[in-house]
Amino acid sequence: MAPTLYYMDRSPPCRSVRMMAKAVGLELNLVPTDPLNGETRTKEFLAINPQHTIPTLVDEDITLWESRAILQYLANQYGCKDKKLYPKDAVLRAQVDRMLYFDFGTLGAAFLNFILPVMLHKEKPESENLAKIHEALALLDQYLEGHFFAVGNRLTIADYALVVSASSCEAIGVELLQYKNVKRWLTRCKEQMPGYLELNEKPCENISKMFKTKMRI
Ligand SMILES: N[C@@H](CCC(=O)N[C@@H](CS)C(=O)NCC(=O)O)C(=O)O
Repeated sequence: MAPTLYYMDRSPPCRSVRMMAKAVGLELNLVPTDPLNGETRTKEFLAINPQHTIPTLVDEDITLWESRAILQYLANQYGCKDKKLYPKDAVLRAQVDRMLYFDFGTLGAAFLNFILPVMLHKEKPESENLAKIHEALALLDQYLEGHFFAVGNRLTIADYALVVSASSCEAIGVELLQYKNVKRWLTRCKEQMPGYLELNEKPCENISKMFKTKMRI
């Protein structure tokens, strides 16, 4: 039976999981779940995930949340055709893990800290939160120097995590031109990630519209 994914199109971590599922050829039973309508706080959803977050994946023996853990699981469980997505070699795997943690704690976190007050509480964005996004993008730009992808010259799950954060930053108007390596890497991800247009680019267009509406731009 296809695993169930509770998700929302616009959510960056949901987008990385859906693209990864596509990359490993995994069909998902998709259940749209909108946190803005309280759908992650219902009694039924809390029984599945007490942390009330999407993406949440329910597969045969496991209920899993935290998108990067889901990416690791999908690569380990279903990525048999492309073992390089999450390399088994200890050194390469450590580098992939480092980039996943960089996304979790730095780039992805900077994006969420910037956007959530605007989306949820209609607050004006804080300039120091924007500065954190730029700090993170400058680091990513440095890390990508001399590489095609986040780790070496092949797509890994680290790219799936990072790409939704970087493209979301761009969607809300963060200028990426100064980050030449990031720009080039985004183009490569777009070309090589199956379903990028439908699963990442279109939702980013919606984020962009929503952000402009909230900001009255
Ligand atoms: N670190 C988590 C973040 C998940 C997350 O915060 N998801 C948001 C949507 S983007 C959510 O579900 N918010 C609803 C809530 O916290 O109630 C991940 O990567 O999966």
